Amino acid sequence: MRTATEDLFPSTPGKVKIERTHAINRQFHRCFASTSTMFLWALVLLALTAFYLSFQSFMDSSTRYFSTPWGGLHWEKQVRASCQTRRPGGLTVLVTGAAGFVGTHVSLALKKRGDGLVGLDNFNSYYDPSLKKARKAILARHGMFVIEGDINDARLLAKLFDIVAFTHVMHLAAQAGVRYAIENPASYVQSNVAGLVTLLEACRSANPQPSVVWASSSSVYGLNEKVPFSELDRTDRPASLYAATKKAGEEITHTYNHIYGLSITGLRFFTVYGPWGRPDMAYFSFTRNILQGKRITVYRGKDHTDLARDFTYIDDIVKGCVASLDTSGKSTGSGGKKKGPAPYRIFNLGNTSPVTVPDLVGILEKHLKVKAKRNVVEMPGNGDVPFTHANISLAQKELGYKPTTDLQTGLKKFVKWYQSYYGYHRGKAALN
Ligand SMILES: O=C(O)[C@H]1O[C@H](OP(=O)(O)OP(=O)(O)OC[C@H]2O[C@@H](n3ccc(=O)[nH]c3=O)[C@H](O)[C@@H]2O)[C@H](O)[C@@H](O)[C@H]1O
Repeated sequence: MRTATEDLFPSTPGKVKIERTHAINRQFHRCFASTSTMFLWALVLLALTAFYLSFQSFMDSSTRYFSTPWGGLHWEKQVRASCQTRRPGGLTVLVTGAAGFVGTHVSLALKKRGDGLVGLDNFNSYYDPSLKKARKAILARHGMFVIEGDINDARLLAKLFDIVAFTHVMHLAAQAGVRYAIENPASYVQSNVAGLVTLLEACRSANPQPSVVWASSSSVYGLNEKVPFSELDRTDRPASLYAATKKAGEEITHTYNHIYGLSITGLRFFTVYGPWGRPDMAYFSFTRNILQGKRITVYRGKDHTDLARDFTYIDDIVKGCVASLDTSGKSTGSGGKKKGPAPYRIFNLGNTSPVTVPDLVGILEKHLKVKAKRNVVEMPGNGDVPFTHANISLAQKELGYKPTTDLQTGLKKFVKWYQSYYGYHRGKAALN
């Protein structure tokens, strides 16, 4: 029988040592076993987390890949079919901003005469995208495919130039609107500067290089007071960020012409209006408000002078665009290298007869047979210029450009379209 003391202090110290060692070992093993189990669990957890994360990233990238709205054999077939020319010597044109106002009209004119073209448009929500979708549907009926994509997507542009040998690029995609630049300056830089450079990069690398015709703006004349505005006048005093980005575009395109031999034609459009137009523009929003019995705001100058614009009808602009494509001359570069000088041109495309904003409202009242409720307020300092007036002699000489539609006639056609499109009376929209 062992005494309590023996239990506490055993007589055989060695045995005690052994037993203690065993006990420690057991504890150690238990402890080790539980630590290694924990370690194993931790490893399993780590592995699971790593697997989960990589699975997630795989799913993300594959979703991105598979959800790309362009690409694939069917898509390429559509692009190629849309670019088929239907006349000898027909042009093959990439039209950016094809679902836009000017883009749609120019595309239809080209398609109707047998050129091959494909459109690109990001269908952004600057104004009602359903109007853009409706324009796209009309183009589709005429056999033109409009890709939903952005000019900032270099991969998409490279792909397009890879599968089609474009002879021309009609670049009309842009962030438009003078006053909206106060609200969203970044969108102007994104589209009119970054997007333009991305597009020009694709053009200069293409083989063959296309000729580029693109939309600049009358707004580049800014604070110029010499009338009518000539291409030789100063354009270094823009009054809005919109104007500044268009002016930047003129300089940027010059660089690409100089370094890479790209043929460039910049068109300074003067307040283009007409059927299927832009809802953000005065003639369009005035029409909407007048018909809805809402007040319209008419701006006037600080000294109570009326503002005036050289409003230019869309059909005249289309003729100027098509003539610019036809006379553009070739780009000279290949393999991204310039082989010789290429044309660099800038033209005013205006109407040469400015009309005041109050007179514009008067014409709309007459065609709509509704009196407008006017608020006349001083022009806010948000980028507007008091007047525009185009000298078109250069375009006349080089392009045979000769506008034929006055504001009375053009607005009559616009009002007819507007009432038909928005269901004010029965009838078919003019462009169909
Ligand atoms: O040629 C261009 O380069 C530009 O033309 C167009 O700009 P703008 O000439 O400013 O046209 P637009 O907005 O129709 O205003 C017309 C007049 O109505 C006045 N205006 C305007 C709105 C209003 O509520 N009240 C008003 O009096 C206003 O003060 C102005 O006097 C394009 O939008 C632009 O993208 C660009 O292409």
